[in-house]
Amino acid sequence: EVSLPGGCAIGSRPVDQHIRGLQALGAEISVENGYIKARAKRLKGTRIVMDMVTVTGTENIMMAATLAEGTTVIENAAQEPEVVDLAHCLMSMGAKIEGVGTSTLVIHGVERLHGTDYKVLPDRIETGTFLVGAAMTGGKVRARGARASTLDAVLAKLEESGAHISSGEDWIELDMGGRRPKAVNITTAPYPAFPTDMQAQFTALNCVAEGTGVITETVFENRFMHAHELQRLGADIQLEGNTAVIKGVEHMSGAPIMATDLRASACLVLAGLVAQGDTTVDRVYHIDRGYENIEEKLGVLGARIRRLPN
Ligand SMILES: CC(=O)N[C@H]1[C@@H](OP(=O)(O)OP(=O)(O)OC[C@H]2O[C@@H](n3ccc(=O)[nH]c3=O)[C@H](O)[C@@H]2O)O[C@H](CO)[C@@H](O)[C@@H]1O
Ligand SMILES: C=C(OP(=O)(O)O)C(=O)O
Repeated sequence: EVSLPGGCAIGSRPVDQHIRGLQALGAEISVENGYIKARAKRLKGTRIVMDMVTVTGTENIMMAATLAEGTTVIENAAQEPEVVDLAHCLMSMGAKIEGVGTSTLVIHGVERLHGTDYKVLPDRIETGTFLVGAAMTGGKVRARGARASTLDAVLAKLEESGAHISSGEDWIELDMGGRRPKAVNITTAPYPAFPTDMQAQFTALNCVAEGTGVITETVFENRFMHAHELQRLGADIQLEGNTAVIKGVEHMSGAPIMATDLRASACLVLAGLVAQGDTTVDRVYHIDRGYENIEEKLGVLGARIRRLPN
């Protein structure tokens, strides 16, 4: 029995695909009083075609299938680096998975898994957030413990905005050379396309960029709450449904603003770095779900930032 999920308020967060997949594997599932109740003997492998690309949906079904009897095929599986990493972790525990990193996963069930020692992949969204911060402030930053191959779409957009990017096996460096970024157009979509979790940060970048940038969010239906707060700082943003048209302004000016979710918080903090005067971001606790000591890390880079006690 687990509760229905929470997560960031960025649109509805349905789990129908998770439930449908587990049912196809033979689980009995009901939803009662906000809880999902599941009951099963040993699950049985089957072929599951996902209606849409879902990250944790793919992860849940893949995990369940590792111990099912027989073979499970997941079609239209998510290809996000986190799904790949989880597959590698499960394989190091004895799971048999083929097609890792493609849209068709084939999982041959095993009797049991064993313990493992596994290092999880670097957080590509945290890395990307710091790189955008450097791009917005005309700076230079080297992210260590980063994996460039998971950030192709993001790095391409940073280069388009005028940044010079170099990378090695476990680091990425962005050098903006003191230039103002150029506006970029972005459409979010499942991996390897541009990640929705970087959309808010690039919205902030476009606010102070040269030119006009159009950002279209296709993954979550209500993920532009940061736009209204950026407007308080003087940003020129027109919202039309799931599209934001952002005309870069030379300067934004500090104001009290409110964070509504995790990436919105990050984008408002980045905007605060370039806004003239003081910016106070309220409800910034959202940020701690995705960043460890962000104020310290930005402080080390020269930002004047501090966390006020509640
Ligand atoms: C903890 C975690 O890893 N969170 C990430 C994960 O969220 P999460 O796994 O919740 O996101 P999904 O990939 O499942 O959602 C993608 C889309 O599918 C829809 N959908 C999803 C499941 C389902 O059963 N039915 C359904 O309709 C969602 O409403 C959304 O429009 O992937 C998102 C998309 O890359 C990221 O923004 C989140 O940061
Ligand atoms: C939406 C996010 O996380 P969650 O799925 O945990 O809400 C996010 O990481 O931006």
